[in-house]
Amino acid sequence: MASLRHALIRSFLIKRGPDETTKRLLTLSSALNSELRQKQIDLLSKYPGGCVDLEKNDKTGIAVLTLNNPTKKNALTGSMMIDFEKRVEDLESWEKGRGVIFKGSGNTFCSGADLNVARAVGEGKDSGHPSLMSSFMQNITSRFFNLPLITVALVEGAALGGGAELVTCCDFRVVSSSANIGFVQARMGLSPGWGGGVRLVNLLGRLKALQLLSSASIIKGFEAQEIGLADEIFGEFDDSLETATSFLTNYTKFAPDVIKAMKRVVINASRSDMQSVETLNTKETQIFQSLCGGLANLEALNKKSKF
Ligand SMILES: CC[C@@H](C(=O)O)C(=O)SCCNC(=O)CCNC(=O)[C@H](O)C(C)(C)COP(=O)(O)OP(=O)(O)OC[C@H]1O[C@@H](n2cnc3c(N)ncnc32)[C@H](O)[C@@H]1OP(=O)(O)O
Repeated sequence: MASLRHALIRSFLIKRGPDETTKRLLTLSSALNSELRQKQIDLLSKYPGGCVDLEKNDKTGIAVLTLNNPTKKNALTGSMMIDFEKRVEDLESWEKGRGVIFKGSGNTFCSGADLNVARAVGEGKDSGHPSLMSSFMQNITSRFFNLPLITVALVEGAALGGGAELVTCCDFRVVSSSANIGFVQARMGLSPGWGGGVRLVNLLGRLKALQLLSSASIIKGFEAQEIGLADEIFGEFDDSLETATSFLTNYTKFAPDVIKAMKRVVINASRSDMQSVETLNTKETQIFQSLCGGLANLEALNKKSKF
């Protein structure tokens, strides 16, 4: 995909004046983007099930975003990925918003990609399906990460594979002591492909990220807190939503404009990081595409292992 893009761009650069070139490059880039988007939607909409719900409270400025696929421990189907994008779009323009709690239904966060989707995407390796799903999910999770709102992941039960990657796209993490967080991609013959590898290194540093990814170990709340992956822990008798709301309220006391300005200050200060994140994500997708649908991945899917 990238090499085709470069070849086309190079052909446009030849024998054209700078203004004409810029205009044509913009047109070309937008045509390529809409073609890519159509391919992503065509692929993901083939795998329906579950939904992503958004409840916004204009009075408090706090929204609750819920992954809702309880019979599969909130595994993400293709249509849920599309739904997720719509909810993020809604949050991007929420005037009265201050903060978001990101959670799963039924006391569990997310068991990763729906294994049926993971299999179908792997089997479509030759048509570039791993890269289509990866770039779609990286785009949404980056947009969520850069919302002008304070975001908290409420993590209980399982946060595995892609589910663990979603945990990293929030500003903060409030985690149950009994939660199971695992970047289990290696056990699946995969590497992270939803932007979670880049965010994990930024969050924990190179060494701890490498330890988590290469061991594929599953950690509980207190261990997550020890390494900096959890900001607050709650116990089995605590009301999880109440705990997350009370945590978030520490950061959402002021007017929406003020809160948004603070988040923008932080985003702006890391702008140089953000530009490189796009390039790094593209590389993450290439690495993911190289493993997805490979022997180790297909073997893991056939074993239907439970973690
Ligand atoms: C491409 C992205 C890739 C990545 O980057 O890593 C992925 O995310 S691949 C997916 C990685 N995740 C998994 O492989 C999770 C596998 N599931 C489990 O380990 C366990 O189910 C659990 C999440 C630890 C929960 O265990 P438990 O509480 O004992 O419940 P059950 O196992 O009985 O699960 C209930 C029900 O849910 C189905 N399920 C669970 N996860 C998925 C999933 N990711 N996709 C599809 N279905 C899932 C499970 O099969 C059970 O179904 P039934 O047997 O029909 O009741």
